[in-house]
Amino acid sequence: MPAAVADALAASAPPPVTVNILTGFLGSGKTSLLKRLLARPELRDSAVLINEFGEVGIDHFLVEEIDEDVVLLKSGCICCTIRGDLKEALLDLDRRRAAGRVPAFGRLILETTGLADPAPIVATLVADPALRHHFRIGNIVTVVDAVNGERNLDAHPESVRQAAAADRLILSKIDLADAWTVDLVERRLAALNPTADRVRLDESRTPDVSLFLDDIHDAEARRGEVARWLASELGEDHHRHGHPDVNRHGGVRAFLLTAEKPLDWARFGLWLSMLLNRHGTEVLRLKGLLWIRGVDTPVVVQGVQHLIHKPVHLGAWPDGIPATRIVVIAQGLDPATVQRSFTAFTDPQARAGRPGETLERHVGG
Ligand SMILES: Nc1nc2c(ncn2[C@@H]2O[C@H](COP(=O)(O)OP(=O)(O)OP(=O)(O)O)[C@@H](O)[C@H]2O)c(=O)[nH]1
Repeated sequence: MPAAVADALAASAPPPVTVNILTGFLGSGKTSLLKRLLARPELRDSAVLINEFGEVGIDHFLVEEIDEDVVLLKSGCICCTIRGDLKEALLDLDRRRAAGRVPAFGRLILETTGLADPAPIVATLVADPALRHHFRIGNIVTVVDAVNGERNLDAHPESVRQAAAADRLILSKIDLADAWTVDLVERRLAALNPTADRVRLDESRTPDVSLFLDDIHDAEARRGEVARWLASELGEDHHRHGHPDVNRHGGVRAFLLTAEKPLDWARFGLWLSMLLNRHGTEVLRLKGLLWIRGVDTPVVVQGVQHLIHKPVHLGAWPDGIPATRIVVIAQGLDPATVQRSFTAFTDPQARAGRPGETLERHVGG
């Protein structure tokens, strides 16, 4: 196809639909939140895809307002057993939209089962060429129940993965828990995912639609978001309250990697691919700003487990100071070892040696 024709087709193609993943452990309050949010005019152009675990789904009856746009994926969990079905359901919905058989929608809210790990869902959406053409990932919103949250985080690794992957953490049922319990769960969440926005909700509060709309992938919103990550809650706030190690949750830790000199893009890419190759399952979340040699403005890098999103450029340094700062949430990785390997790789003067050897020595095989 001639380039001019391809360009014209691309220009006339509808913009990709933003997909928000709404996740959270069983019974945490996902459907209740969704139902209230969908009543808001700002989310009127949203379609909903609900994945329920088990043969008989009922959640779609609970969000009856948006009837024909609700698609139910049942009998399995999209993160493990029915990822192919997810792709088909999304493409089918998109075909129906293009044919005018469902009202036009610009956003799709995907409610997972309570046992889902969001990372493979994100990976499917980003890695599949057909899906990538029609859809883009928006905020991942995770609901954590204030009453059972602590217990779920302790007992269910899915719950930890859901919280770690979140851009927004919603603490639900605060009307049912005492203040001490709510504080405790919130501190655990802050330790687990210090950069996610946290919001407290009960049944009487109207949720803020910006949970979905202020999308960290949108250029204007991104700068503020990154500034927030860097106003790092990695420690200070909570140390003042005397909590022993706020960035630790069992084997899960949040830590900051830093570099004060510009990085070589290729070396950084190599380091990151090797880290994820070896430890992709342990790295639950990664996000940060990179100072790349030859580039004046910051590059934002974001990842969920094995998956790294396409890097994006910011117009300016949020605090005016060029430096690389990456927040990592990882399970079973020693922060000091990861920082050493990062420095050895990204600062060639810091250490000589073959990259493979260096990573193996520092990050562990
Ligand atoms: N009191 C109170 N109850 C809530 C709140 N949020 C949810 N609930 C109740 O908790 C129960 C479970 O809520 P759902 O919204 O169905 O939870 P879910 O996460 O969609 O559940 P699954 O799809 O089974 O994983 C329902 O009875 C809700 O009414 C809240 O903030 N306060």
